Amino acid sequence: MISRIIRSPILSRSFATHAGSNVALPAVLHLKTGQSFVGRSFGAPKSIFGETVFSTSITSYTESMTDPSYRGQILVFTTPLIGNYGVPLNKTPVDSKDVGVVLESQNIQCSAVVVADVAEKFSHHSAVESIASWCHRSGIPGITGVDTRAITRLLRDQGTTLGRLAVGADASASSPTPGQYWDPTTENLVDQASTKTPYELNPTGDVKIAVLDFGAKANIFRSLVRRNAAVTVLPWNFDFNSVRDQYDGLFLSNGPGDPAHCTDAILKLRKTLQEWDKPVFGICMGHQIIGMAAGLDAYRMTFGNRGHNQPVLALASSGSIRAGRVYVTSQNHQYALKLSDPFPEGWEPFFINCNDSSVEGIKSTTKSGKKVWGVQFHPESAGGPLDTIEVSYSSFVMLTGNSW
Ligand SMILES: NC(=O)CC[C@H](N)C(=O)O
Repeated sequence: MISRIIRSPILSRSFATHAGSNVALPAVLHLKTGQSFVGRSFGAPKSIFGETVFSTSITSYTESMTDPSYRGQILVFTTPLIGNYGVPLNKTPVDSKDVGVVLESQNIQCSAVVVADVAEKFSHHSAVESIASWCHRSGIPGITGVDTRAITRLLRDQGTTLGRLAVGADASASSPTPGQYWDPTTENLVDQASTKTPYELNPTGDVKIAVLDFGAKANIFRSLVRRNAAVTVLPWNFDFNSVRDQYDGLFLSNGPGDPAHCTDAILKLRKTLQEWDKPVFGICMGHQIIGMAAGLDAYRMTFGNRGHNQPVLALASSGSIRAGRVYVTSQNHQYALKLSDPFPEGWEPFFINCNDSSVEGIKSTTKSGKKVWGVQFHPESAGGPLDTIEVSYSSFVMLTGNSW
């Protein structure tokens, strides 16, 4: 395959991007479709394969990078300047009411980051280190000095594309052959991201919620604990039906990769939905699992929706959510539920994306007497706008029965 080498004018600037080093190593981002972008390395001096995706978020690089749904992905930020507010200490003091981290999980979850201009200096009252030093000690490579607009236009036109970030000596080697690219979606990434053993948060809370952990973001736990839920976190394929009598509600979390790997959870949830009448709520992967258990199919979108400015239209009113209102939402997904006509009996579409008409939410119809909701977006944000606070409020109140 003939590869196109693309150089950015930003490359002419030179500064130290490796912790403890004054020399920025060369780096090249190769796409399986044949294009190569030449830049400089920061973070860990190592080469990796992954699925190249872009996010349009302007802030919250720390939250995005620790979101387990980015596992296996090379994350391209469309915002040019990344790193200017540094990275906070990612620990909260341990007591039963906190979830242990300030960010969305303990470690960086994406495989690599791609930025136009990584910030050499950072400034924020809670920052303890630079993005370059964080990536370096976390073993995550980054590339800077590349034209992220050009990369994003390619990803938008040709769709999410497999990639390789080649660093140091690897940067001068020729681009990989198509067969050499690793496709993370062939693996069950949920099984890698999920907890292996059950654990509890806020055990003295007044409403008992079980969480099936597909790779949950910490802000979901915070949202539940803040409403004084006693949260039991279970592995993604845990047999919830054997313990369901102990709980007041079930939550299904976000998670990485293709929902088709989660058939085990889908079949178990189908039984739960048939036999149990307590509230069930799911976000992102959790929403896809609920939809598939209800009989909908999921498909792979061309380039997915990642960013904090995705407009969704409410099609039904429920709680404080009003049909006809548009909410600006935080999103990170590649798959979506197919809009079928008719919708499976007992279900209705809840939200729809204003840009691409993809299904953004489903709910059980009140006729069935059950309260089951799934939303494709992240109402709990982190990162993202608080515009969805109303949706977040109604969704978590639906599940827990508790307000703030
Ligand atoms: N954030 C998520 O839960 C994403 C769900 C799924 N991995 C997708 O890409 O569509």
